[in-house]
Amino acid sequence: MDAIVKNFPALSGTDGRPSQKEAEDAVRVLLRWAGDDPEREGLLDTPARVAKSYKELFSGYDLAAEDVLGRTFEEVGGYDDLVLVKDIPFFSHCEHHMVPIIGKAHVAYLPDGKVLGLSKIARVVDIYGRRLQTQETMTAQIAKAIDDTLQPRGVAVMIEAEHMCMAMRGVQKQGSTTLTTTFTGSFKSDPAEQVRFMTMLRGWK
Ligand SMILES: Nc1nc2c(ncn2[C@@H]2O[C@H](COP(=O)(O)OP(=O)(O)OP(=O)(O)O)[C@@H](O)[C@H]2O)c(=O)[nH]1
Ligand SMILES: [Zn+2]
Repeated sequence: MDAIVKNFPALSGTDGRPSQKEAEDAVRVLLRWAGDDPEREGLLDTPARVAKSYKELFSGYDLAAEDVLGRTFEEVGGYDDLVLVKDIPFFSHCEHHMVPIIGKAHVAYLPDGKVLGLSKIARVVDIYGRRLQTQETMTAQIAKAIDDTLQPRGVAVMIEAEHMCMAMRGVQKQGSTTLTTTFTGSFKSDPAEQVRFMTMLRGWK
């Protein structure tokens, strides 16, 4: 760590992050890069606000999915069939352009003696969403975290999202949706389980 701080003086925070002042200075540079004047009245507090909002938008870096998923329940009356939490809304930011990805995650698993608190699944989506992401990485990370900690018979994750980097800039295609899936265990090996996941997801609205 010391070596990193020495080689990269901007990384002067105790955990290797820049200080608040360095973050605010960086925002002032970007404001000038955008063509505005960081010293005009309306922008004076903006660097502090942006630094603060980054703490919230990227709070996933300070959280571990394993901590959230640690609490499981075994008394579920012998229930061992598919559990699906669908339409979990999330906001993320693409790692290429740092602009929003807006979407919904659908997460299912086949329990093997243990179930998760339902809110924990949504919390895991937020932990990975509140980082710089590609949609593929985020999909795989959610599936892996649940697979590793709960060790269920299988996990299925589908994410559908709109990428603002494709809508607001570049190719400028508003309204297109990207779908990604990750399947593990029985969902991966048994096409019938994938069909059941899709049917539960799309079958009843
Ligand atoms: N696979 C994948 N690509 C993404 C994701 N988010 C953004 N991208 C793409 O990342 C690519 C970056 O392409 P580059 O050619 O390096 O960058 P660029 O010149 O800004 O590309 P354009 O967006 O086409 O203007 C673009 O095609 C984006 O659409 C994602 O979650 N997954
Ligand atoms: Zn992008």
